[in-house]
Amino acid sequence: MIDTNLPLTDIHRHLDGNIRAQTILDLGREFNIALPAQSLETLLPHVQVTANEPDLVSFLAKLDWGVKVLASLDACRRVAYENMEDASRQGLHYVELRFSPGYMAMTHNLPVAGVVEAVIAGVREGSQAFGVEARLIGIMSRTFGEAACLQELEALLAHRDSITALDLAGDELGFPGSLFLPHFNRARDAGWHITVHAGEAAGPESIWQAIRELGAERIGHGVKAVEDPALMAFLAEQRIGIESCLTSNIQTSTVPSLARHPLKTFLEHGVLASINTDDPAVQGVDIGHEYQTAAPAAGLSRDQIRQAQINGLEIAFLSAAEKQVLREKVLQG
Ligand SMILES: O=c1[nH]cnc2c1ncn2[C@@H]1O[C@H](CO)[C@@H](O)[C@H]1O
Ligand SMILES: [Zn+2]
Repeated sequence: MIDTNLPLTDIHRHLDGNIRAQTILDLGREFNIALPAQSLETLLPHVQVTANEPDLVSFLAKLDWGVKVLASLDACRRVAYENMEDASRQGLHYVELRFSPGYMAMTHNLPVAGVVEAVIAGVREGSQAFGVEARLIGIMSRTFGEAACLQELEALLAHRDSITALDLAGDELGFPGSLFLPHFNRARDAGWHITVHAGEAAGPESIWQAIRELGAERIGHGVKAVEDPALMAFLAEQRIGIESCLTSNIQTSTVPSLARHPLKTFLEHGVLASINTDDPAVQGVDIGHEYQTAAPAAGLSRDQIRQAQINGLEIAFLSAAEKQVLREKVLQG
């Protein structure tokens, strides 16, 4: 179902939601951190979703062990590098990796700007080593409030030229986008692109808010847009991209089953929706699974899956010339 003549992209992929279980074990041993289990097999249920979680916040707790073992900046560099190796192994040509430097820094009080620098270095090295193109999206973790998000923003701004966009993730219901207007004003002043997790736990009004007040050009998940016909039309007309993450939406109980996922409806309405993973290691999926298993189960036809693949590059935070280089590179094998 993947068209091998087209670039394969993943533009919604949390670097800190994709820390290998083996690396959690390694780093736990290196830094003498007490883990809930000592073998890969027994650790997996603590760091991977085994059954669907009742809601988004319960799902997000599964990411915590991954960042609890980040006891040094070199550990952050390592997981960033391994993310690029994983992307290459999964056949991706282009990734936009997003990360929350404050969340990564939190457990061991690492310097937040130091985390940003370490992630940039790891992704750059990995991109060169594995030949996968990458851009970085800075996340503010809304779950920790406005002040913590300001700290993340400043750390990201200290490396603004290596960051492509700003995002807001975490507890959407507890921390609405309206709390973060000043943050996004500064991000736009920095010339960054904007994408926002919206319409995942909250309703269509959260998507409207992200677009109108935060300046979102793309929306992470956006599943609740189907409840609002005017919003569906607006997304299509304004070419606001939707970053769909099929398996993630089932595991967070955002959508009851793949058969009822709105991605097919988005595509039928001409919305530029794409297929992405979200937190691959935590979910136990890769991009191939999303295209080959999840997308057909969500009722997408071959043509719709291909359209979603085209959309992924179309809405990527790249210039037209950069997109063309990627297309040609893939065609030339
Ligand atoms: O599916 C998701 N929805 C909302 N927030 C998420 C999701 N996956 C991860 N994070 C959040 O992103 C940051 C780490 O990159 C953390 O704040 C984590 O909770
Ligand atoms: Zn996400």
